[in-house]
Amino acid sequence: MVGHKVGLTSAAMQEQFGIDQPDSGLLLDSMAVAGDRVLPLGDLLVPRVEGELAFRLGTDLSGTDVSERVIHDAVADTFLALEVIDSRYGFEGLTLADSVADNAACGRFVLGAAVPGLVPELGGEHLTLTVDGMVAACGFGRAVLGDPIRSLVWLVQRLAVFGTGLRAGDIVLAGAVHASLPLGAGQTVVVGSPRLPQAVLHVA
Ligand SMILES: C=C/C=C(\O)C(=O)O
Repeated sequence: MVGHKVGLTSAAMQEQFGIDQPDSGLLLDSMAVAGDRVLPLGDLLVPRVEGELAFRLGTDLSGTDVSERVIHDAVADTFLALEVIDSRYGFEGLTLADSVADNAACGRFVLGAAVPGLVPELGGEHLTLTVDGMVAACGFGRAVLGDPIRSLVWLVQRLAVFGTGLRAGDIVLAGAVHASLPLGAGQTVVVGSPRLPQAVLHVA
C-alpha cells in the first residue's frame, strides 16, 4: 500500500454520480502508472479519467481533532495527478455503498514530478486536462471541499474512526476538480497547472 485516494470531494463529481459525500480507498503500488509506461485499456472495465491534486506526507497523522495547521506542516510534497477510476459495478446508478465496496473506484494513478512542501493557496490553482492536445476539462483546486487540504482533514478524521491514520510517505489523491471523463484507447491525457509539473498518461 502506498497511500489513499479521497473521492467525491467536488460538487462536479458528486453531481455526476448522485452521491453527496466523500469516500476513500487505498492506493496500491500496482495501481501506479510510472514514467512513460503505457496503460493497456484492456486491463480495465469502464475506465474514466480525472485531474487532481495530490500530496505526500512527511510525518504520520492521526486523530479526530487534527487541524489544518498540523496538516499543512505534515505535507512533504505536492503533485498534480491523474486518476483512472473504474468500477466492477459500472458507473450507471453507482451508490456510495458500491463505491466503498470497490475501493472508491480507484483503478490507476499517475503523479507528476513532486514540488517540495505544501504549495500555498492551492484553492486558486487552475487545473486543465487535455486529451490528445484538446482541452477536455478544467477546475480550480477549491472545487475540492473549498480547499484540497481539507481532503486530508476529512481522510484523517475518517481513518480515526477506524483507529488508524496516515503514515509518513503516504500519497493522498485529493479528488477530482471536474467531472470524470471516459478514457479511450490510444489517448494521451495530460493535466497541467500554472505552478505544478504536469502528469501524463498514455493509453494503449
Ligand atoms: C467515483 C470516484 C470519485 C473520484 O475518484 C473523485 O471524486 O476523485
